[in-house]
Amino acid sequence: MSGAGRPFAARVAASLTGEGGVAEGARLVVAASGGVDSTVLLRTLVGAGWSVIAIHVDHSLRDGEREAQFVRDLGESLGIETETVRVEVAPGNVQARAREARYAALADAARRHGAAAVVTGHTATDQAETVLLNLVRGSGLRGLAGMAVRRDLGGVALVRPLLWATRAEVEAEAAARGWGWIEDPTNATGRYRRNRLRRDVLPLLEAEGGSRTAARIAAAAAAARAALDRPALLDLVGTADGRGGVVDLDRVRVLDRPARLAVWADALRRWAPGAAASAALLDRIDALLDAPVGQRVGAAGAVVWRERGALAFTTPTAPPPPVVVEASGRWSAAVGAGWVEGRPLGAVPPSFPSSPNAEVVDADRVPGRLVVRPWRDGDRVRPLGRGGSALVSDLLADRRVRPSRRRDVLVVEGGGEVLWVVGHRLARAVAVTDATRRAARWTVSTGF
Ligand SMILES: Nc1ncnc2c1ncn2[C@@H]1O[C@H](COP(=O)(O)OP(=O)(O)OP(=O)(O)O)[C@@H](O)[C@H]1O
Repeated sequence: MSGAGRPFAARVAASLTGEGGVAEGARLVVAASGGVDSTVLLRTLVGAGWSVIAIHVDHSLRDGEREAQFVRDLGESLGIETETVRVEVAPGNVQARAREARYAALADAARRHGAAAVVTGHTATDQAETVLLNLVRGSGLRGLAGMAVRRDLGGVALVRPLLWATRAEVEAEAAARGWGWIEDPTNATGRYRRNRLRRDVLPLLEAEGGSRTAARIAAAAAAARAALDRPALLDLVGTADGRGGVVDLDRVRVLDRPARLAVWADALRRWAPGAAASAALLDRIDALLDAPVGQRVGAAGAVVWRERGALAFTTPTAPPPPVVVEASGRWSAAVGAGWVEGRPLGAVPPSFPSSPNAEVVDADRVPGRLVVRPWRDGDRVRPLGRGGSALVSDLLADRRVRPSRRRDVLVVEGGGEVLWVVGHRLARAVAVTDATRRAARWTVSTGF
């Protein structure tokens, strides 16, 4: 790690003014818990001549007076200003709520005191703990990236100038200088998952040199994430097709959730530009990853289908209206992008040309009025070649019609039943049999 061997204080300063982006000598709010990390940080900064104010946040959760008093005494002995800010922690996930309240109070203190940044005592050991916690939670690249040296805290910079040091190194610095601190009693309890990892797993990791490795992995993951954040990401995982575009699930699955949401937002922008990429819609699209094939998410301006190995993005178009035709003799119907035609053939032809888009039917069994319309949920057909009836939706799934194409499929209905799933299956009711005297030929020509 760069800078190894340099004095502790010099490395803190290098982190602050380097990655931390803080101007030398700037005024800083030091988040002082009373624990070893922030105590060593505070003392180091004061020793190096930085202008600091120590803020202790009292969460009113347990008896925090000992820590608050420790920080006050420390500030007094160092001749710096200190402040204890009491915050109320909203009910719910206590640790998360306490963290939110703490950071809000620290940002507020930085604004009030005109400080350039809030600095905390997070160490490489905390980083390992965070990465480990995220690993256990199952997060993606963002989670593996852990904590950054600098991040925004509601318009104020949060800088962590001790991320390069393990807790053991911080304790060694404290011991070398004879500095005391207060142990956080909750750290030793197994009450929270974070504390359990801290107590039971981290010492082993530390002993194996794993904290540093975790910190390196975090840095690599952060760099990978920054690279992946480019808008070109969609080009790596998706392809346009005639009616929109498809995103390859194998490729998109290696991304973490925030990167995937960015892909969905880009896909909507590109392939369903009428849709508003709300957080709720992006969430629903993301949930399609684990949904069965055929599931779809619809919103104003967009339809997203779960296909085999892909998500298809299209723009919904109003379904074409049904067209009623008189079936006697020759008939034709234009429906949406499709064109369906019936033509009398007279005698039954000795052989039928084999084409998925053409059927020969018994003209005498065709009802007088036919309706041509897109198929609907619940439509059933009594198909030629097998008994009983089948749901049109099942038939299309069996025939591996892509979900995004399914809504284009038309049916010819007559006499109260589906006579032809156009392009796919004819019903027994109109099929040619040995008794057929006159035949008609039905054909369809559509864009699909
Ligand atoms: N009560 C507090 N008052 C002021 N600063 C605090 C307080 N608690 C923690 N901090 C700051 O946050 C740093 C990290 O503390 P700690 O690791 O205990 O918090 P955490 O909750 O585990 O971390 P995170 O902020 O990542 O959730 C400390 O070094 C200190 O700078």
